[in-house]
Amino acid sequence: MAAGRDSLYLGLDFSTQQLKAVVIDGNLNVVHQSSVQFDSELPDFRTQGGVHIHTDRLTVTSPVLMWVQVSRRFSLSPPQQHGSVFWRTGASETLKHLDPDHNLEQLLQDSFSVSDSPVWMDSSSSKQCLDLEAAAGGAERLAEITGSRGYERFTGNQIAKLRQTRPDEFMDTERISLVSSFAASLFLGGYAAIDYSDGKICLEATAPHLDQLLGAALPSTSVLGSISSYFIHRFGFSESCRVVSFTGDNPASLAGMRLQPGDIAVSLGTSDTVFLWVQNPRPALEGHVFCSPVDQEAFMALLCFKNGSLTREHISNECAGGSWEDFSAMLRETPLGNDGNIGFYFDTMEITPPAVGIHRFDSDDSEVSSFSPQVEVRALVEGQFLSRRLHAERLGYSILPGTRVLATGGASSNKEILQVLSDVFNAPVYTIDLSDSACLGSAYRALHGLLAESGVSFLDVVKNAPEPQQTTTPHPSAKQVYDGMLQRFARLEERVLQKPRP
Ligand SMILES: Nc1ncnc2c1ncn2[C@@H]1O[C@H](COP(=O)(O)OP(=O)(O)O)[C@@H](O)[C@H]1O
Ligand SMILES: O=C(CO)[C@@H](O)[C@H](O)COP(=O)(O)O
Repeated sequence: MAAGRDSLYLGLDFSTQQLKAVVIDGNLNVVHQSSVQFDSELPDFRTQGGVHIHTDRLTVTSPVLMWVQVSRRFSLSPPQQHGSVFWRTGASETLKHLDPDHNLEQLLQDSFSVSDSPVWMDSSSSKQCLDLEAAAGGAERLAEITGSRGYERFTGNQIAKLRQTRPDEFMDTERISLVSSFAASLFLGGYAAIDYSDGKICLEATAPHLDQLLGAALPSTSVLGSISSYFIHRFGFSESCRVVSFTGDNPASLAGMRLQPGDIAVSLGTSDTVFLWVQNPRPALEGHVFCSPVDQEAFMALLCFKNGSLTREHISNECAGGSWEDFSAMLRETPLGNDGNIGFYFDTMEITPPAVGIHRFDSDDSEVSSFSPQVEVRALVEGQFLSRRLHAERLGYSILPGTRVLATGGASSNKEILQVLSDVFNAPVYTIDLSDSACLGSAYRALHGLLAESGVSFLDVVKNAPEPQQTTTPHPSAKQVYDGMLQRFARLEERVLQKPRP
């Protein structure tokens, strides 16, 4: 299928809690949007927030057949990064010969050697992270090679853990996909390559012959092939439909927001992430460097915070009866700087920084056991954004005149939350029409994929897309309040990190 004005481009987001879809036309207009919530719409899988948290509280998985079922419902994507899918020996033959008279979960129910796929929230592979760092010659060296030191949720460490703890299942595995290449495989009717932005892994230190289990990686703009005859006959896809390489949800968001050098993106989804477009990456012990999904010469730097929306939901439930309106009113009614009260809210072991628990400090830096509901709500949101800014600055980011903060994800629909973001960063916040920039970015990438071979750049393809709109302006006193508070926050974070972990 050549790219054209009459063609449609489908982007999917297999995120933690739901699958979302966006369709655009050749003029970049959004013509359709929908979503399926895993917990409420696929109740048989009994997930909470799209996942199963195991009894050790560290292992976090999602049922692979739930993703199969939801793909069928939508009949194409950026999935959450770092989830992995283990295909059982013989599965490629099954994939090639899917009978359109049956549904996908029936056809694929025996095709996975591991039914519970590890996802990005998992933090159970610390041992494997240390082993990989040792094999690479230290954490710094690993970051130089791959863009990141050992992080528990990364697929290489999850594969190593599975190989050590479940050797029979591992031996019965013929191919390992990321959630992204797994979803593309369904549509292709054959194993899809992992795109470069997702594919950096220290192969040898993780498992023997891992290169064969993963397959060769391809540039993110690659057209992987034609849609399988199963989707043509069962769901009416056109025979000319092509599948473009799938990527992670954050790289796809970078595409959807048309992030430019100098911008900083803050995604407020299940996880909170902060990411930047970088030309000359300097991998560090904190954060990650990935290949850019839209420009083979560029990179994206990313920080991931596990306690994002779910922690905001928890405090909203406790302090505002679960009402975002009341939560927002509390933010409106409390002063910038929260009269010096600062809080750290880590319901589960945080990724950035590695700390857990709730820690509250008054204006004298004395630890206190509670705040009033209003103070608690502001302490949570200010604390989250001070942390996003502190760690982004440590990654080398600096707020300059002209800086745009581009916000996306479910909580970016909340103006009061965005006002705090704008104040803490002392920069205007911009949003796009859709809070799901990952889906939109995938649809843009689908369009670009069909043109990339002729040398057209991504930014050229999307130049006529609607511009992000300014949503909030920082308060005139924001700089004075938050520059000082950021230094206190950094000192208090150090104190939290020194505490013994439960
Ligand atoms: N008005 C709101 N204010 C604050 N948070 C919100 C609001 N609406 C939705 N959210 C949050 O958005 C989150 C979902 O964001 P989303 O980007 O769709 O996540 P994901 O892509 O990871 O599934 C929910 O967990 C919810 O807490
Ligand atoms: O692990 C990361 C990024 O490295 C997470 O950002 C996941 O990619 C989950 O995405 P959401 O479901 O929160 O959008």
